[in-house]
Amino acid sequence: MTPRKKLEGLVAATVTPMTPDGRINLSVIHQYVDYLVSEQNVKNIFVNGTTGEGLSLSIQERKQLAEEWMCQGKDKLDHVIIHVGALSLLESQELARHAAAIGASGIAVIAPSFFKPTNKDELLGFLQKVASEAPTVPFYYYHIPAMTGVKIRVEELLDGIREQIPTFQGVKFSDTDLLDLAQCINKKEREQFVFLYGVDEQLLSALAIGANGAVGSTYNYLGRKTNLMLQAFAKPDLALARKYQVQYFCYPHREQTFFLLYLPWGVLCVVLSPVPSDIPVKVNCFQLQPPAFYS
Ligand SMILES: CC(=O)N[C@H](C=O)[C@@H](O)[C@H](O)[C@H](O)CO
Ligand SMILES: CC(=O)C(=O)O
Repeated sequence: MTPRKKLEGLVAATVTPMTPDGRINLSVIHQYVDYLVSEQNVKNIFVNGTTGEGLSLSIQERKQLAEEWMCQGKDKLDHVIIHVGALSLLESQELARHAAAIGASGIAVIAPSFFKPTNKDELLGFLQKVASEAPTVPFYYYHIPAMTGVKIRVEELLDGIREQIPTFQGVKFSDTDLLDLAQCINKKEREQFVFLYGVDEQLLSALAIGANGAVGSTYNYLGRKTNLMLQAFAKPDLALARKYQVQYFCYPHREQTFFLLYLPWGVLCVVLSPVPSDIPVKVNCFQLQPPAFYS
């Protein structure tokens, strides 16, 4: 792994492979890594986040998964970002220390979502207490207000953030408020920070205002095609880039996400197969085949 390479481009938010009896299935992670690298041309991953259902896993499970992804990603992946957010500050800190100990290339934290921070300073206080437990690991704030209910604008949060969190590296921005994102990117510190967009269906719009890349569930199976969109955008061939973005309008991602979140034993397959009756078998076999729709 080459952790100091700047994080940009696509990051796959990995699903958590499970066995049919509801245990984490570490044994298939090596296949999963190889699949991402060779089939999707994606060399960065975001582990234990929304797609990976990190908040529904135990601390022990999250640590085991982080270790396995790190181990299998060694020499194959560029960046392994571990999401360490939790409702309990102590648990989040423990996960941050663990991620540092296993050599993660970054950690990310969502806002606590039951007893919510009500203003910027409360949120920053929580993030700072987690980040300081991993003082050499790049830190990302994971903004996903639709899930957390914490709507504090990121632009406001960024003011003076480096003073409080010296490891602050950037934001995983999973919201449709592109004005907030644009204002973040236009801050004077923008060169130092990385903005990774997290609403896959409108990544092209985020690229247009300066996002550095993207973290998302769909890059597990649309990585290769979305890389073509990034290339078309860079050229620039906007007509072609739009063609690639449109593929995202043709499939009910939001329904998929619903399944992803609420069927803990079927996560992987719901992403990869639109046929719910196939779920248990496919999870078992860990068939990383995109649905025909995308091929
Ligand atoms: C709520 C959710 O899971 N958001 C993901 C990232 O944050 C996205 O990658 C979506 O899964 C994707 O945009 C499909 O709707
Ligand atoms: C999409 C993303 O980053 C997540 O699943 O956490």
